[in-house]
Amino acid sequence: MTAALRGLYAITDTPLLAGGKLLPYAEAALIGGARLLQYRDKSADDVRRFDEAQTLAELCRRHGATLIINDDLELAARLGVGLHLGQTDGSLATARARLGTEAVIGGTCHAQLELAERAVAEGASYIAFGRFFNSNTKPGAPAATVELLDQARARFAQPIVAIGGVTLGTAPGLIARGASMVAVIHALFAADSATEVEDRARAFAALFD
Ligand SMILES: Cc1ncc(COP(=O)(O)OP(=O)(O)O)c(N)n1
Ligand SMILES: Cc1nc(C(=O)O)sc1CCOP(=O)(O)O
Ligand SMILES: [Mg+2]
Repeated sequence: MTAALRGLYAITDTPLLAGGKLLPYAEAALIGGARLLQYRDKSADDVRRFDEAQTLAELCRRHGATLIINDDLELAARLGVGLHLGQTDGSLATARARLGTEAVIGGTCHAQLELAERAVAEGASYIAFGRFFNSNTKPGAPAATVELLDQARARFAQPIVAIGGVTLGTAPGLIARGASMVAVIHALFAADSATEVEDRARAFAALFD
């Protein structure tokens, strides 16, 4: 069955979730209603990465959500889950051929509709634009404007992900302009407890009702 690509897209951040927070906070986001969960770990520790991703895959399965691996086609293929690739992370077409027609595969398009054209042609399931606002996690990411969403929505049938500085305050404007999903790190996971993450996830998810 194809995953429903609408709602809260939670993205983990290893430094932010250090000290044993990764699994409880990720599960709290899923309980709160996150539909997609991206495992974003920039380390080279392949053993830990596999173990964590495998556990997250099981959590996603239990909560009816979809796990997406950031950057790493091999890990996604080993686990049989989805994948997100940026402009320098490898070919979407190769990933689609390797992971099959059902896999959820997303591509970073920054603020360029041409990149989205290419991503769609190569088989992307969703196209991600950003960053829309100041981002705590990735302050140097290229900036995008909300007007881009109007153009993207008019041009593409594929679900649109908005990322970068998304908060409970900024998300409604993005959703109103056509974002099918909002991808969030800091405003979801920079929290003092798993309960707080769950409450925030529930509030993000409710924006899509
Ligand atoms: C949903 C989503 N959108 C964009 C990105 C950014 O990908 P990329 O440009 O490859 O940057 P890194 O995340 O790898 O630092 C993303 N991860 N997820
Ligand atoms: C990983 C990432 N990619 C971006 C892009 O614009 O492509 S912005 C970003 C960070 C998103 O984290 P936060 O919700 O803390 O701003
Ligand atoms: Mg990347």
